[in-house]
Amino acid sequence: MLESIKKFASEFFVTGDPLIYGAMVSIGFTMIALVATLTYFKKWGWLWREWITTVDHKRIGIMYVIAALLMLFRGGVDALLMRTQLALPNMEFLTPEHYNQIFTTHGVIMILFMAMPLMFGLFNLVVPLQIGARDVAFPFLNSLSFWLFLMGAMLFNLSFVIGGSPDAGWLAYPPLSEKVFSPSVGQDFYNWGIQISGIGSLMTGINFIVTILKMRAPGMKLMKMPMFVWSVLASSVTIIFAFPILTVTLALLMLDRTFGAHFFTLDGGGNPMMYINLIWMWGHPEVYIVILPAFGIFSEIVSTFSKKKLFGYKSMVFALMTISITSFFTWAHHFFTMGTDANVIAFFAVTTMIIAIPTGVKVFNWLFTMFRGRITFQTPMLWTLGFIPCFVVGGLTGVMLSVAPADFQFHNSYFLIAHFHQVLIGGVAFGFFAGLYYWWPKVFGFTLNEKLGKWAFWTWNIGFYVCFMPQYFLGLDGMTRRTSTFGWDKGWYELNLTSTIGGFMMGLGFIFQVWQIAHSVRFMQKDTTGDPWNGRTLEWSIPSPAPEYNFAVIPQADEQDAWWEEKKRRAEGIVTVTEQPIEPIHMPGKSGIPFIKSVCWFVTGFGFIWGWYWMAIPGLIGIAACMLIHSFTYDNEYYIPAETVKHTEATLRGTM
Ligand code: HEA
Ligand code: HEM
Ligand SMILES: [Cu+2]
Repeated sequence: MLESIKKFASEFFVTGDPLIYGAMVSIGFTMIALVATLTYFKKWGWLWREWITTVDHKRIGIMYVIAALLMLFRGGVDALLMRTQLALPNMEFLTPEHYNQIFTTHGVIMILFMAMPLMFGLFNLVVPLQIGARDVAFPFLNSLSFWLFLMGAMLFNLSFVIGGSPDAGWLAYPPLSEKVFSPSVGQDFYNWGIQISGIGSLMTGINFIVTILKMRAPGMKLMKMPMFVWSVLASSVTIIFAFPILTVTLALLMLDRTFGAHFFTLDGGGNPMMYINLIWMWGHPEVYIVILPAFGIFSEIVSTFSKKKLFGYKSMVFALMTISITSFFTWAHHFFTMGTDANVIAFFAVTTMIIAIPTGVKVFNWLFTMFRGRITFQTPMLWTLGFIPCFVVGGLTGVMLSVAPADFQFHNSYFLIAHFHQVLIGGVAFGFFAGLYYWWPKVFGFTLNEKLGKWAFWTWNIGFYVCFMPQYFLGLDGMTRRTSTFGWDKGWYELNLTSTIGGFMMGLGFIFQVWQIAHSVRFMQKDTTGDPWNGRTLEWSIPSPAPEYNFAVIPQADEQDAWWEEKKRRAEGIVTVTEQPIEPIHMPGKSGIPFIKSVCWFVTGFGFIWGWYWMAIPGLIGIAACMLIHSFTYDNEYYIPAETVKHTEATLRGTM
């Protein structure tokens, strides 16, 4: 124990890196400022009651979005540090060791702690409202998922200030990630941070599958669901099959590192290729997990802003589900070059190419939806229009990568880097931004400034092409990924400098977005209609922001685009819905257990990372105690009286 405390002290206090000292000091000051503000304004009770113990899907959604945007900032700073290092040949801005840490944390943070929570935030904010439900199927579990995600993300980020960041790449291939080659605790922070948040993700997948299958408003058959709900279902199904693989893989790596097992070492009967297969059996579906909901968002937006029904509804559903299933049969395209049998390579090349077909179907459906539509170009639609060409090029270069013989040239080059940023930024990031812009008024009750939004869109969009298009040519010219610097003799300097300029333009785009939010909060334009975009689905039928109970009376949803059809009928003076009496509403109660249990997981993880069993074991006991206490909690629920509901409705609808 003394040894591990000495190790801790030496790694904590003697890092020698001014950047890390700087970060420590600024984190310290931020924490002090936060505690002081909460104490001064007497907000601790409010924080606990309204946010930490909440099980309301809307609040959980907001917390996910805030966490994701903070992580986007950190991942973005990482990206710009790397691009600065690569701006000119022979730069000494970052050491090679530091560069390794940064691409590792950037990759992990962007995919697992930015894209995933932004996606879960949108699931939470939108799905119950779109299907006419009052919450998700398991609100307690939902809160637990969020806190596990947050504690996992905090644990991962903590490595930056204590013990050093992981540096074995975002997927931590052994043998590099084994104890012998990565002796520092950074890799253990990686294992535990991702493990804890991954369990949260799995539970979110389960929660949304049950919510969608069981909690839809009467009349809403599966084939009448909004397309975003279908995409959430497709993504959640992918999650429940993919995430257990991640859990097992990381657990095995943890056993290797912590207890000297030999699952992935060549000595002692293990095999690193086993890890490569397992991690991609999760890793490949993972990229589709994050893109599928983006497809759903684009479908909603295209149809709303073209004022037309979505073209090819059935083929869209079919395409989403096909992609979800097929994504489990393509994983080996990530290691065509690692000595796989020719027949295996041929199989995986073909399965990969097949995915282009359902994806193409979707692209054409969006185009046909816009065809002859009365399109308006507000910000959500702009991001959607920016996405289409970007994603098509990124997808097509993916098909080039799937041509196995050619991949021997492209693999691990900047061509690959350009491919995946094009689909991840042009597809996932643009998609979630579009969703955030689209549903913002519903969530917060005010609209975002359009002008600043347009500035943000154009700087991001142009910045994207300036940053990533040159990388295809750098890749073809032999520049490999994970290179921390290069010489003048290579002739890569113009393209790299251009790319760095583009990276900073995207940074500017992010600043515009923050400015846009700040500006819109200051000069608040309240959304009094509840339906600012002339929407088509049920979430637009209720006031903005949605009341605690969502729907005073559960709606009837017999058609696709139920709210649109209802508006049409109302305009024609047809009354089909008989006024239902308002009844007391049954709601799930708050609980502090998800938070406390997640803190126990954090403590357990931290204990294992440093080999402190005196800390890990009480953590585990805490987790068990939380489970026990919760299983004896029988009546954590309450009713909102009908009078209160009537009063809230009247206030929100401005009839009082
Ligand atoms: C959201 C994320 C996302 C998405 C959607 C995709 C989509 C695709 N990806 Fe990509 N990919 C990544 C994220 C993503 N990828 C990441 C992160 C890596 C690298 C990880 C790492 O190594 O660190 C990677 C790596 C990667 C490789 C490994 C290369 C290597 O390591 O050497 C391959 C190889 O086949 C590949 C292929 C594809 C294909 C075929 C698609 C297809 O789904 C694309 C389908 C879309 C289209 C084709 C466009 C629209 C279609 C039409 C307009 C119809 C007409 C077209 C045809 C019929 C061809 N990807
Ligand atoms: C803001 C714009 C961004 C810029 C400028 C940027 C830049 C970079 C750079 C320079 C690298 C390292 C390349 C290398 O040396 O191999 C990298 C890697 C990576 N990026 Fe980004 N990035 C951006 C956004 C994103 C986003 C939004 C995501 C995901 C949603 C993402 C996911 C990744 C991944 C997975 C890696 C690979 C990490 C690894 O090799 O282990 N990036 N990025
Ligand atoms: Cu893949």
